[in-house]
Amino acid sequence: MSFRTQPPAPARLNRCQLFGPGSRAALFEKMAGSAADVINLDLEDSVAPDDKEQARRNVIQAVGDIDWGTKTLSVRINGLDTPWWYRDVVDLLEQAGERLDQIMIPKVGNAADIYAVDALVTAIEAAKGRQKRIGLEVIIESAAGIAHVEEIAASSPRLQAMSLGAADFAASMGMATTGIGGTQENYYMLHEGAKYWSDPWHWAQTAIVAACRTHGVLPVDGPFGDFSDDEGFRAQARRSATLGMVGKWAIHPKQVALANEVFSPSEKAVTEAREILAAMEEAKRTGAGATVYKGRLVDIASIRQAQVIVRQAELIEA
Ligand SMILES: CC(=O)SCCNC(=O)CCNC(=O)[C@H](O)C(C)(C)COP(=O)(O)OP(=O)(O)OC[C@H]1O[C@@H](n2cnc3c(N)ncnc32)[C@H](O)[C@@H]1OP(=O)(O)O
Ligand SMILES: O=CC(=O)O
Ligand SMILES: [Mg+2]
Repeated sequence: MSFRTQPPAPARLNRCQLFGPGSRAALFEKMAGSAADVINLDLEDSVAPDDKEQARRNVIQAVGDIDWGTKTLSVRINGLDTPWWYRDVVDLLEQAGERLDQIMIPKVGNAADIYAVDALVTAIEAAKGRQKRIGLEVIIESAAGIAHVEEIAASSPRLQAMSLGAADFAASMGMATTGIGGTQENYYMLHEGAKYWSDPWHWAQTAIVAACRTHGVLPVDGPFGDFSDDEGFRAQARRSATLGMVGKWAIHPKQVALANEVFSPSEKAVTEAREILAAMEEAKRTGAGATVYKGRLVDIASIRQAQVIVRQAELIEA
């Protein structure tokens, strides 16, 4: 490890973030009753311009009126290039109850975007005497966002989570697709006449994971648009989990169970991780730094790998 040690990310579950348009208040109770760890009430792209003000009022009322249980409650505000975002922040912070946990900022392009929202949030919290410090989460979904991903991850102590937004990201990058996440038909290698599909989201995901892990932020995979394709969702989510992401968005309630399934370590994985920790304890007693577990090398790095899985299992058990 470098002299500068890696800060831990927030110790809370973030396996699934369920989204719903702020203009569809009838969905809020259903969202609260879901098994998602995080709820994102949306004021941005799922809300038509004419509905923005009513959606904001709906969301402010719902923060206080609905029993959100132990979920992390987040509201996605409008982008900083719109006329709506400042009023979203002001009205939310002045009028919504203390139950609100986070504000999600879409389409961030650099650290100054977070600075602007942070400054506004900080002033309103002080003016209104709000007791709970609001967290921030961001979406990386533009060329500028991915180009400045590290400064964004480092931008504010309020920052809790960072998601990849595949839809806007594809648009901003000029990618030739209208699909939201998942396999892209034309992104393949050809070998001896056979096609091998590759993953166009991989490089952006790894950039996000590295920036997040450097600065103690939760890396999250964003939406998978085809909610009739469960196996496609699972495949995308499994790749994200393998790369170090902690969860994925659900844009339909049927995706919640899929995300929870993929981002909860299996019983087998937890048992193995605990056995590796036990094997390394035994090795330590005999003065060894490395030993053999099920025919393969485990050493002190394996302790850190196993702890990732055990810590996640403990969060779920708590
Ligand atoms: C690219 C991005 O920015 S993604 C993030 C922003 N997008 C969003 O927030 C979109 C969120 N999702 C939705 O708005 C909706 O799920 C849609 C439009 C995709 C589909 O809506 P519907 O046509 O109503 O879905 P469907 O008929 O399959 O719904 C089945 C049930 O789930 C409910 N439901 C639908 N969406 C949600 C939701 N997001 N949360 C909770 N419940 C929901 C419906 O009310 C319905 O309930 P019922 O069985 O009691 O009648
Ligand atoms: O906001 C999400 C996206 O994919 O765009
Ligand atoms: Mg978007």
